[in-house]
Amino acid sequence: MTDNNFLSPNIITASGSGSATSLSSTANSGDATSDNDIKNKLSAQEEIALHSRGGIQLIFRQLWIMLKKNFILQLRYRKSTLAQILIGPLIFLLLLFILQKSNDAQQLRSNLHPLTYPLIGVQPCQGRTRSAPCINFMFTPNTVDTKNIMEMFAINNEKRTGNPLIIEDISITNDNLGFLPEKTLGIVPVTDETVIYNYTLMHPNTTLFAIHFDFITSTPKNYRYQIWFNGTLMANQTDIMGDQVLAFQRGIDEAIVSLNSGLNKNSANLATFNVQLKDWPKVPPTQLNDQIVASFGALFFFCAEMIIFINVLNTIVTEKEYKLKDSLLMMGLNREIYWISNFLSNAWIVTICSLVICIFGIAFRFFVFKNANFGVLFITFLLFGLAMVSFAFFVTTFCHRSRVAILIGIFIFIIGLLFQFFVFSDTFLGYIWWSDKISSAGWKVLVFFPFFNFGKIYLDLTQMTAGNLDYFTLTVIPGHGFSWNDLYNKLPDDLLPPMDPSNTRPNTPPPIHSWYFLLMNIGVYSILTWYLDKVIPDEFGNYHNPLFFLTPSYYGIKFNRKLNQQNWLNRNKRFGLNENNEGEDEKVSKERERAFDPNQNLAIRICNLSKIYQNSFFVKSLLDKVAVNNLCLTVKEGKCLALLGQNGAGKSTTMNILSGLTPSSKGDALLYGYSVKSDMNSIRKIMGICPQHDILFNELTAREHIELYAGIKNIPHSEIDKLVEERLASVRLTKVANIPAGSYSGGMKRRLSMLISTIGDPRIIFLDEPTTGMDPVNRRHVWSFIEKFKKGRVIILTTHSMEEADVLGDRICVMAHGRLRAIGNSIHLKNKFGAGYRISLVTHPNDAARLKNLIETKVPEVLLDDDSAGALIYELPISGLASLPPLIQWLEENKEMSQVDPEKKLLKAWGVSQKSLEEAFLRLIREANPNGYSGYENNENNENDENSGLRRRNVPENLKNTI
Ligand SMILES: Nc1ncnc2c1ncn2[C@@H]1O[C@H](COP(=O)(O)OP(=O)(O)OP(=O)(O)O)[C@@H](O)[C@H]1O
Repeated sequence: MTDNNFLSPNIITASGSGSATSLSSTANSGDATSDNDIKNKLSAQEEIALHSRGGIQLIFRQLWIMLKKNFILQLRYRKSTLAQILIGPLIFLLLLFILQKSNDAQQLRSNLHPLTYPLIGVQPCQGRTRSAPCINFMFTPNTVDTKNIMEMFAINNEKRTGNPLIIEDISITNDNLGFLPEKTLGIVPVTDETVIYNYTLMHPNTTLFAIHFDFITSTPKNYRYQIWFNGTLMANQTDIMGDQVLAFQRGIDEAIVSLNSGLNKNSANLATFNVQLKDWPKVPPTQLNDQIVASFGALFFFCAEMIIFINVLNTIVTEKEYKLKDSLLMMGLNREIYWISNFLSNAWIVTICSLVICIFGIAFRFFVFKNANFGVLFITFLLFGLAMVSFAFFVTTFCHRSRVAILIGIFIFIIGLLFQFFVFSDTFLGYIWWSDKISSAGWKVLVFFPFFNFGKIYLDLTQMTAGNLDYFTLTVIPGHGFSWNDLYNKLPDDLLPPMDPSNTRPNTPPPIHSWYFLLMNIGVYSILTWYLDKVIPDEFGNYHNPLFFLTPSYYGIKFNRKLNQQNWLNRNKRFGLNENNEGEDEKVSKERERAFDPNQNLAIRICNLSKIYQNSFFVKSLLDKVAVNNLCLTVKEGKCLALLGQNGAGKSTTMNILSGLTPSSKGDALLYGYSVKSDMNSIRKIMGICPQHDILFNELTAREHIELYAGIKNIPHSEIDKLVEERLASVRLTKVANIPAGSYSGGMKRRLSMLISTIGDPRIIFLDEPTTGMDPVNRRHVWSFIEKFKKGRVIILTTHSMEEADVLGDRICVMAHGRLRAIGNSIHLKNKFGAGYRISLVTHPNDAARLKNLIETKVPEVLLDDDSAGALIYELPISGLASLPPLIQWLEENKEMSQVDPEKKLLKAWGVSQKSLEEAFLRLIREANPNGYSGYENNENNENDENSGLRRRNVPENLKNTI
């Protein structure tokens, strides 16, 4: 088809090269649409076909195509996908590995057999916890001399501090190393130095000081003793660093001096002291459990899963923000399929991430990975990951902007970090799971957080898999390990950390409960997502009734499927009863009548449709915006209705209501017998939409877009290839079919959006400014496509291009301030609201004055608009219409001869055209805005200015061709 085929049939032209169009018939033709046998509902077969498009086959088709789309996007965003499945978990595992190794190295460097060093440090009497009982001092050997010294020490110490200390009756030997004090003990004799070593190794942080006298001679009195103290606790008590050791040593010396106070200072019996200090043995620990991996593993693995969590938040909310989700839903995607496909697409990421963690955990030889059953570990990470994905879905229902979603994600990340850090790290608050630190109500709340449940089972795993050390032989005894059966058993007491004997150990659930809770998290957050996604109003104000699931219609059960048209009409008529329609254009009134006439066969019937954007959700206010006001419109099948109007006139809002994007405030519309208020699901199956702003997946190609939407519309596989080729060729996108849409120019994106709206052979197509940003050649191709495509369908088009409305619109309606101002075909509008006709004449420049004289004498009503180089342009107002036929006859006959060249006729060329639709439009807008603002003159962004006719053209297009 050549570009000439795009010329509008409605533009009345007559030229010297052809015969003049009969003006009387065309000028009065008005709205040319006729009532033929158009149905206002789908036929019975179409109804059956429409509803059989649903069902299980469609569900699987949509699920498959959505999974394919998500997978392609994951492949295209390879960096982010790699970060989620490999780099993230690996980095955190590596970090753990490095930290663990440095911790091991540090432990190895510690004092297996502490060296002696000069006097420093202090340590108060304190057990493992502040309330746990401890032993103040141990001493050895248990002889009369040493007992005397300790007694004297106790007497002096009581005088100084008021704290009584007694020498206990019990004695600790290598045979009763398991002894643990039930109350704080004073001074305990032990058999020898190895008891001090072994006992303190077995029961760290239980004994404050120990003293070993290894050399007491009576003549001369020589005392050599060694003080053992707890360096770790001392280091935690910074302000008293060293004080108590010093005090202890002084107390011992004092006691010795007191006992020897009768001796002559100068005698050879003078006592001498040889004091040495020694730290408690600190390493190796009683349990070999990769301390760092055990304490901080939950935190690090939480971080790895958070990469997926934040990515899910970002992806879903970005799709929402850029209306991609709305676009998919409007094209008929089942909302549940949207969520299921996203869940499954993330499930494989979580699966691989969990496998990577488990495999590399084993490779790094972490105890918890080596000693636990692989399946248990894998399922734990998998369930945690899936629970976090569901949790992310839940969070997305509250966010409309991806920036907000990421901020919320970071906030949850920090909360989760603190949680893992403080709640599950024994370094800080200790093992709350095995203590009474959380009330049962607290537990019930905490189990709703996936990271809490994960932290609990991870701690179980680390406790069970920790290896033990035989500290006499320094060999590792493998831990208990973690098998499937261990999931069901509570942790044995000997694996639990010690606790205050005065408290009873709470009834901690077995590890399997964490799985149950994680499964519960997946279920609860998935259901909440499904529910909230429906009941929380979207950006356009759409939401379901909170009790939607109780209505039979939600389950597709309709007791009275057939809408009673008369009732429906009566109901909607009421909305317009109080309207003042004075001064309304007669055609607009007729249109209203037609909308309410039950005998009219109409494909689209819009009755008193109104939209008010409320400033406040609860109260009416002056700031409420009436975007569409009691609009009544009708469209017949096979016709294209063009909506014109200044910016903000309400065109897009009308489109949005009809396409189900936004709910109407009042009134309703029937599209092929389906109400936009109650049957949007059916409408979506027969509808296509090209929204005002391109809604495209930047990473998908044009071909993939068509395949995606064809899948959603359930077009048979066998037809897809043909459809893709045909449609791409029709909008001239074949060459870029395999290039991602993100790299397209504005016009190319527009063409693709337009094309998408036609997929699935919809009966109704909404085109919101479909050719914005297109070059003239492509625009004409698109027009040609629309023109051909509209057969047997209805097209509603909004545009700012008068030319486009003129070419495509079978009927054109002009809106202002949400109301219909004028309606009819282009000729009717031009006749009624336009400023008349334009007459263009071309002669030799020297004949111009004569021609001017002749014309102005023949038709005195004409007004000269332009006179340059022999080209005369006149305007003929409507009042002079009667003079037009004789004038055209004269022009046709063209008998006058040129004075410059008597061989040739006076007129070289001529043309008569109706003044443009633009002028009619401007007049209507001016009338609608008595204050002077048309909204059009000030429209700096009007991309269609070049076509709008605002610029005065010296010679009309049709005339140019003839010159
Ligand atoms: N979500 C909204 N909240 C509040 N007001 C809105 C909203 N959407 C649109 N409006 C207002 O409703 C009026 C009609 O807007 P609409 O987008 O329908 O105009 P339009 O005719 O399509 O304009 P344009 O030609 O610029 O696309 C405008 O005044 C607009 O500001």
